Amino acid sequence: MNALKTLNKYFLRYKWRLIFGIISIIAARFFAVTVVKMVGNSVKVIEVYLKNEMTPLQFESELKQLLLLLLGAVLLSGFFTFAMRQLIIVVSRYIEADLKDDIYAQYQKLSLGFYKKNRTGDLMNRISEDVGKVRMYVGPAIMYMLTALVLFATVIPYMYSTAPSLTLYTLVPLPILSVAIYKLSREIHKRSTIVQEYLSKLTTFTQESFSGISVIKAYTLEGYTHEGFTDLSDDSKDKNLDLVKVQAFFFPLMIGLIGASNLLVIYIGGNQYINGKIQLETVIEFIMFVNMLTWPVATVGWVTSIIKAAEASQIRINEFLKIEPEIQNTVETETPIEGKIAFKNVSFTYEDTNITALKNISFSIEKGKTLAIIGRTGSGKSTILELIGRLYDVTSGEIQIDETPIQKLNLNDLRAAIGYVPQDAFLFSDSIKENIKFGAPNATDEEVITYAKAAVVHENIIDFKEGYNTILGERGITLSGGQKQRVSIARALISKPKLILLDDCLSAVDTETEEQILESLHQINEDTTTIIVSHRISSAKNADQILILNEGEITQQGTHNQLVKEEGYYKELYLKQLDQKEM
Ligand SMILES: Nc1ncnc2c1ncn2[C@@H]1O[C@H](COP(=O)(O)OP(=O)(O)OP(=O)(O)O)[C@@H](O)[C@H]1O
Repeated sequence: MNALKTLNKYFLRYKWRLIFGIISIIAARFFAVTVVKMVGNSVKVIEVYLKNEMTPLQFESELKQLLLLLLGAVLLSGFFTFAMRQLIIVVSRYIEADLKDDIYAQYQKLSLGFYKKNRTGDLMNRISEDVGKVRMYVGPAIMYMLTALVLFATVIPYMYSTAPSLTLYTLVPLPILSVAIYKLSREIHKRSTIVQEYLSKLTTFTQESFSGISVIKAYTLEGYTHEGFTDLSDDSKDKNLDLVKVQAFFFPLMIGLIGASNLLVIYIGGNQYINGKIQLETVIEFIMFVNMLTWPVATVGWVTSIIKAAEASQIRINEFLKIEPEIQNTVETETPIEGKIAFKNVSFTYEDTNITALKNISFSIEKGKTLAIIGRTGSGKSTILELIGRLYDVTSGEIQIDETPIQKLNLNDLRAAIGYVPQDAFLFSDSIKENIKFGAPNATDEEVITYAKAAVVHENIIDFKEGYNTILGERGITLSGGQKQRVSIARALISKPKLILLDDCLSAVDTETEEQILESLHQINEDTTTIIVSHRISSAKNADQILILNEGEITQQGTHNQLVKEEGYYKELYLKQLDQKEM
């Protein structure tokens, strides 16, 4: 139960609704018990009348009065039951939304390393399934638990005071019901978790098939993937059948045990009535009470299993909320950024794979200058860019911007000063305009056009029927690879960054367009420091400085003119790409 204590702050937030909810529970049960008493009193009046101890007129007026009271009690019990659900279940929905909000905020704070270590499915579960289970505790479990408590506290003493021995006999099957329902609910919960797992496997499988449909078709893998789907779906069906088998016991068990209690009341209560120990109305009231108590008794078992499941989920949520982001902003004051970058003996090892991507790297680049980084795949080029934006922190050495270590810069200022275009351009399912404005939400339409022109994608955009309002599908599937890259560049430029980091993002555009983009980059802001990661000499040749990386180390550096004269990777690449151009 300890883990669930963290929910107290949410309960406090909605304390008034909860207090009125609890009052409604008490009132609803009070009137429900009154209904039973009114029925008992009516039976008593009929008995008296049948014994000729009352005139027909008296009988009629007494009965009318009782029926009116009965009707009033039924209506009030109904009203308060409605109010109880409206208050407590509604609060549980509010708390569910608050929890989701807090979890999402934590997701946003966590560093990239966290996302590499955890599977997306698990991350989604935190916010959907785990929160869902906690809500079951916050809403239904608490509501049913309180209902049961109020009923037990009012009904059982009353029953005991009217017929003690009959009370004991009739209540005997109820704890058995409670334990049986608890065991059954636990089994249902276990099996539904498995069903849920299969459901997510099926969803992931189908999602991947849809995303990779072009590969599936190109390799004629339709039959193969269909078989995979059928196997998964058969397993899922079997797990569902396992679940249905135990679920099917739920109601028969309840009806069986209610039946047993009723039989006991009728048999023992009947005998006691015949022997003159109790009144007829007591037997009638007991039958009604037993039926009234059955569901709350069953819920004790059900609620216990809900609380256990909620606790397990809340433990996971608490552990997650406690995680401190690896990358922290330690500077609250503003730290404007000019754009000089220096790496001093920087080494970096990825924690999850233990791959040392950078080994003792040192270089520096003045404000407004362009640095190109060239190297074989996996040589650590993208890692350099990620370290500048503090997506990761260096393992050893130091990165300085304007002569200040980047850890001593305000993280938000640092990231706001960077226009980062990743290798794999990600576009949201929104219009092209909104995707560009993502870099500067307050930008005007004119600015959007200006930067789209700078990224040499304007002409393509206006060719679409809806122009800038064209909606992009999931991952921007309506755009070609090169168009996506250029929209992504426009998005980086519109934020007017001090540092532009281009991670091999011109690979899908032809060399002529590439040249235009590089030219406009230069024109747009002469003060902007630019780092271009590329596999192409054409992207690098005009840079003020070029680094050649190999297995995390700088093997050569200089300008294009210097490097083409030196034996090494750059010259090889240059000659190869020159040959290709001439062919
Ligand atoms: N998030 C990560 N977690 C673990 N290892 C990683 C991660 N990203 C990159 N690596 C590893 O670090 C090394 C350098 O990767 P990096 O992406 O910096 O190379 P790159 O030069 O940009 O390659 P490419 O030209 O193919 O993009 C590679 O061996 C890669 O497998």
